[in-house]
Amino acid sequence: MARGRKGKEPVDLDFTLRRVFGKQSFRPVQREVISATIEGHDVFLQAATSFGKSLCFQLPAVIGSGITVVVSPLLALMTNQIDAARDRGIPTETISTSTTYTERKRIETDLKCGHPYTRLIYVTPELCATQNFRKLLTTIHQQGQLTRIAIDEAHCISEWGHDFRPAYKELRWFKQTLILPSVPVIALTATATPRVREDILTSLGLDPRSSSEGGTTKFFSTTTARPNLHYEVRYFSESSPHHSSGDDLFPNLLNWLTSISSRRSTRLHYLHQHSPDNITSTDLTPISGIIYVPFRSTTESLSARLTSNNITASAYHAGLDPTTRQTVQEAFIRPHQPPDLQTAQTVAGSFNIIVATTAFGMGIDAPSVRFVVHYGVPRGFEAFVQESGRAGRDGKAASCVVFYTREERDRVLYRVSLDVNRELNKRGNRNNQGGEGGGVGKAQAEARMKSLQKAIEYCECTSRCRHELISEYFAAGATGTGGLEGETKCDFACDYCKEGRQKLRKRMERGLADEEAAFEFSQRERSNGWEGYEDI
Ligand SMILES: Nc1ncnc2c1ncn2[C@@H]1O[C@H](COP(=O)(O)OP(=O)(O)OP(=O)(O)O)[C@@H](O)[C@H]1O
Repeated sequence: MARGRKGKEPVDLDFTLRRVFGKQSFRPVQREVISATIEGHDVFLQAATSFGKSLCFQLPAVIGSGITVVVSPLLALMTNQIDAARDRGIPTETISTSTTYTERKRIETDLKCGHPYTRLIYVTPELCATQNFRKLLTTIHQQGQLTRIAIDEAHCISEWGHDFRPAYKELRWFKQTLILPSVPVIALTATATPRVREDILTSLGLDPRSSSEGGTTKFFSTTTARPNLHYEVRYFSESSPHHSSGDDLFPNLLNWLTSISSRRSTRLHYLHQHSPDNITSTDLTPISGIIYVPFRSTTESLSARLTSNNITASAYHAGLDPTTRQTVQEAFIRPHQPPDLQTAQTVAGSFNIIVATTAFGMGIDAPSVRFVVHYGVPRGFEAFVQESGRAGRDGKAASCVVFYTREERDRVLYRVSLDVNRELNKRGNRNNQGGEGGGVGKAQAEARMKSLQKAIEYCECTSRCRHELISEYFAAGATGTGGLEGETKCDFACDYCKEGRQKLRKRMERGLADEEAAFEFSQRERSNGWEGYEDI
């Protein structure tokens, strides 16, 4: 039993978990986080992708009265969570740019009526920075109905707040303005290095000291490890003389998918012949997978290439019109089941694949994604962990594979170093003009470079367990109750642990172009006018 905010009524968390959320038990640390939240503490939670962080603010929102404001970075992410919350019967609203005037009036009237029906309201940081919304929040606060603020995907404060979404930096307003009593804030993220954690706390105006150090914030962390994910890196060359076609990646991807599909067809065929009654819907549901690529144009070309090889795939990127994006996303989250076994036995019916830029996926709770492929170097280590974390959210085994070339590594490094230099030049110019200097932009650009270097190190590492590499990177940022860091159990769920150091090293050497060939290739490419990446 947890105590309510004013320390009065004990609250039966297990009952609410079962009745409203349909879950049998809490995952480790969830109960502690939820209790601290209900008791009115500021909370910082760092937990693995798919851990169940949303429950940590949704369950408290159902208990007691008042409104929980959820600040979320993307409309797609909000839509998912709102639909899920409404399905559970939780009164949930959102105000966004697509909310009509009448709808907005209806929501606002309820929010400031003194005894609102709404329990959860999802908004962007940009809305939180507007005078109108702040006025509304102040009114709700004065009426004693603003119960807490949840900052979902809090690492975005650090990732985006410094440059293209400055509204993230204004979230401190909550702690500065909504006082007497102060409104509790819960910040949640899967991926925060010590620098990002500090940045989040400063930006939100939260006490960086834990309660054991006399501070007011309660910190919780779990390991970022996902034991059900199998990590692997495949090595290729775009420039080596013995790789004549210049494209080993696609045949490898195609072979891999075809072999998955034919194993599945064989199994279905066998079941069909011998025990048709044992065929389950899981046997018939297409296998879901995400392939991340660096360019919008590659989403189109790769999905077309796969489809022409009987592997059904759709393209997704930020340049598509909103209706198409929505349709592709919905079809991916709720894949059709083939109408009959015959269809399921064909390769085309076997897959539900999305080929996407990094625009896809944040907060998408598609439980049964069986693989995430990075078709090229991930743009950073945090991004890699977030993106690969979209696999296996149902807890079952799933693969996370990087298709890696040194040539692509050099392209990305070049691009990011241009950004760092641009920031440095900005700073130089401002200093010359007696300005403040672009320290923040520079720090961001440098952090991006560091994260990219870590992703490269991960890909080129042949001497460590990949689960360990991931846990270690985030462990230093994870302090507080529930810390399970150091407990990474791989159990042969990565290529290093499965193949061993020597075999992996040989595979890498055989696959990659040597450094000189890769360097010359990049030079040639640049002299032919290659300039860099387009946006997501
Ligand atoms: N105690 C629980 N028992 C069973 N399932 C749970 C429990 N808590 C959460 N889940 C389920 O786990 C899945 C992931 O939850 P959620 O989307 O909140 O993850 P998350 O931690 O926000 O992940 P990410 O950082 O990747 O977005 C959801 O399907 C949710 O219903």
